[in-house]
Amino acid sequence: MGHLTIKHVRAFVLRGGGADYHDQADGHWIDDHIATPMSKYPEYRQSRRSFGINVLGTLVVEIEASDGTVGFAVTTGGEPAAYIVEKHLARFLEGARVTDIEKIWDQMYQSTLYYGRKGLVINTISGVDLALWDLLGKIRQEPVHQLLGGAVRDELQFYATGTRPDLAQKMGFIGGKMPLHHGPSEGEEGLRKNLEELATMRERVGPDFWLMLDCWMSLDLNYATKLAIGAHEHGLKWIEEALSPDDYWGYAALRNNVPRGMLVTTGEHEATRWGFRMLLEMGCCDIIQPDVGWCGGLTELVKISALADAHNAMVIPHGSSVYSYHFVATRQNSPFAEFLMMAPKADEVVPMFHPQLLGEPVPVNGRMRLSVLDKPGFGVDLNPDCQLHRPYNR
Ligand SMILES: C[C@H](O)[C@H](O)CC(=O)C(=O)O
Ligand SMILES: [Mg+2]
Repeated sequence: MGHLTIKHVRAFVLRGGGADYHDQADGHWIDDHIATPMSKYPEYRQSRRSFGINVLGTLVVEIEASDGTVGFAVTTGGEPAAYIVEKHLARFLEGARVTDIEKIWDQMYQSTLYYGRKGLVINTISGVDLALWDLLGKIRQEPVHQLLGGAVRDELQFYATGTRPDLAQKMGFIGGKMPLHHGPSEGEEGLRKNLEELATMRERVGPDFWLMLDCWMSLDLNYATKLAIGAHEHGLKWIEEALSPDDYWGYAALRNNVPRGMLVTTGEHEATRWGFRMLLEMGCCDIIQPDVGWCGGLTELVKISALADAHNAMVIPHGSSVYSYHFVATRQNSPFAEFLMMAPKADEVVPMFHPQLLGEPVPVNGRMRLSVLDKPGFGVDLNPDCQLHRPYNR
């Protein structure tokens, strides 16, 4: 196996949900007046698609080994990411050994430093890295969680993200995270509506069910502090991504300001061990939420997680379906996972990356047995019904 090399790397683009989960049709809860950094512009307040949240689409990376085995992964990044894979990164893979994951990561990261470091380029590197892990698992006929050192639990537990924590509770999830609907530009009235929504949900779910608010980078420190203080009486467990991901100082201040017992979480738009080092060393949050498809891939997430462990911080990855399930199963400091409710009304469980993957497992009663992950690689296939487009066929 050590002699197997990488023969071909191919990058495709896909539209319509899946890894680019904001790319949904009209009427979906995920695009219904959610507070964002763009909410200060009234014309971009109602819909995130109006300001282009879904312009990129999904990137599919396929890596073929010299024995014909194919590993693949999906993430966001679409056509510009496909360009980076085909025109820049492929050179570090083709001809390399399939086991050269660490070296390939370093070459991808160092060679793109002058235009990369975060965002799209790291999404792209993450997609390639995940495809490499999938390939290795398929060649060795082992699930990725075993390649990572083995699972530390037999079952994963999930909280659900969506507008209906009350339904998520009935479906067996351990908590519900709601999107914040009104940002600072909607003033005191918006703040009151945010708190009323939380209060209504608290009444529906009773005192013990976890409720969280996802603020998607939309607030300033003062508003976030007022929201946290007002939400405390409704038992808010955590306030998520309240500020810009660049505002490490603001997060450190917010963590001081929130009522005792309330957690501050962030990190889904942070990348690499260096970005997370800032969050951890500056005391920005209690839980970090890297997205394995965006933070640098699995190779990087392992490092980020070790760093978090040494800072007594939990790692609860953002979304990312099977790519995070295999990881969460292997870490003591990842005691539960997120499940994004992708049904338009958040009223039923559908696979997070639907319709792009075949065999994508979902939680049942808010839980997932490890045995459903016991398939080679990440255990999923590309859905042949999805129309792949290869814009930069070399
Ligand atoms: C609901 C949030 O606005 C976003 O779409 C997803 C997210 O940030 C999360 O799952 O966390
Ligand atoms: Mg979030």
